Amino acid sequence: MASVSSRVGGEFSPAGTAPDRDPVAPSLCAITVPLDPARLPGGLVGLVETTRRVGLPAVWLRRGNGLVGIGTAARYTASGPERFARARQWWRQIAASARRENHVGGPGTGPLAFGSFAFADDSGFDSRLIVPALVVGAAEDGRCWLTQQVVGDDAPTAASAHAAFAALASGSTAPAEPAASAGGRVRDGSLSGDQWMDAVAAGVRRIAAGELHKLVLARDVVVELDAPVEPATVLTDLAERYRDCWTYSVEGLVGSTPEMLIKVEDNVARARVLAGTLDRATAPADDPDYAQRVLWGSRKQRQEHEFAINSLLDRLTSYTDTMTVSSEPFVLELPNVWHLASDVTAVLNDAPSPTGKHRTPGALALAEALHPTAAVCGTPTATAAALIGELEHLDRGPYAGPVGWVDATGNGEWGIALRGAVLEGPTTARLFAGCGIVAASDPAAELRETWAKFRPMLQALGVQAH
Ligand SMILES: C=C(O[C@H]1C=CC=C(C(=O)O)[C@@H]1O)C(=O)O
Repeated sequence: MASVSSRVGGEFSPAGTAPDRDPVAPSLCAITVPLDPARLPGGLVGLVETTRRVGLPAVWLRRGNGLVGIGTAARYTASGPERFARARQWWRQIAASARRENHVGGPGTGPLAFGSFAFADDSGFDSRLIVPALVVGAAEDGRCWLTQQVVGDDAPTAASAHAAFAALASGSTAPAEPAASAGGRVRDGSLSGDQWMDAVAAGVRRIAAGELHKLVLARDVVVELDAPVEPATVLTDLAERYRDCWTYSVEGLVGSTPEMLIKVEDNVARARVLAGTLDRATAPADDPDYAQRVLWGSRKQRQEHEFAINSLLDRLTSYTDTMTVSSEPFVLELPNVWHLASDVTAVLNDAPSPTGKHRTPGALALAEALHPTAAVCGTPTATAAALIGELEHLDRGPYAGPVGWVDATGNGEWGIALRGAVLEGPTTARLFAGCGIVAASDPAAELRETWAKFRPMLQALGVQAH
């Protein structure tokens, strides 16, 4: 099976050759066939556990459904302000020229790429699209499928797709080793806790001075593990514990995000906007109204949320005439925190494409248009982005950027890469968390909030939570 890779800087080229021209997409053949759900006895989460024998899978899972990608048929990387446009161009070429046989149909079937994009235009992180050699999918309605993707002239067949799956799944009956809590230490990342609180205090002063309304400041911590990390175990832990979140994995970026930047299914787009947080660890056990009163009832938290939802609605509005959003946020309960949340649904308008045909914008185009919202950047966007660069002393890399998948019809899901880590080495993981800062923010409370947001990854890594 041919495999192709690309180089840094936005150029696609066969592995080992220098990029010197616009991206040229490889010719892809893809076959999608139904998969009997009985052949996935542990569901997709069980399959992820199986992949520990074959390396890090690409993962997008929620409530047991989603997509798992194994191996790499092709990949593309890009950096800088054009990273989204170049990746879209590459994928558009692949999608247009792919030879495909699709015996299932629907979102997530046919040619498919997973991806992860840098938060900032000047990040050193390479944004990427990964076309897995094998994709296993499961939908809410119980349908399961396999897609085999091959670069070159040897078109895959139903038999070769099933053989690839059988080879992968043959380890699934082996008893899973208990998820060892490796243990390890947490050390400061770019800033110490005190330095980060100083940055928050500086942000509050700039807000008070009228420079901006809201700013999201993030920090990183580094976990040094006592034994090599087992990504499959980390991912299954997250997928089982954070079932209402989207558990993701793309080439060493792993996590479980509660925030959906944009999901496109045919001509309907959906988003889940979050901002406003309350730690559950310190909540009184005998006070059922606590979250409603302390989070929903807080002027500061409601203001933080309002900036985030408005930033999304302002940008989404040019793609739709029909948008639905509840007038008030609701309280979303996760195992570690409560959030203020708003769900948005928009029927997408047709837009003229470069070929003159009208079609609705695809998931990746919308992710580009909406990123970054005020849930991860601030208001106004450009002022907040500049201040983040000045105060954070951190390359966010893929943290708070879009992570997800896109298919050849433009359907896809792009979450915001929160509550995650970059696995930097066998025993090293870098975790990121940020907080919305408004005029009434208190640096010490925001620092505590980052620990609540680190908790899912710390637990999954088997490290004592703060
Ligand atoms: C920036 C993060 O969370 C965002 C999403 C939900 C709530 C947030 C908050 O309350 O500050 C943040 O806007 C993060 O988890 O790193």
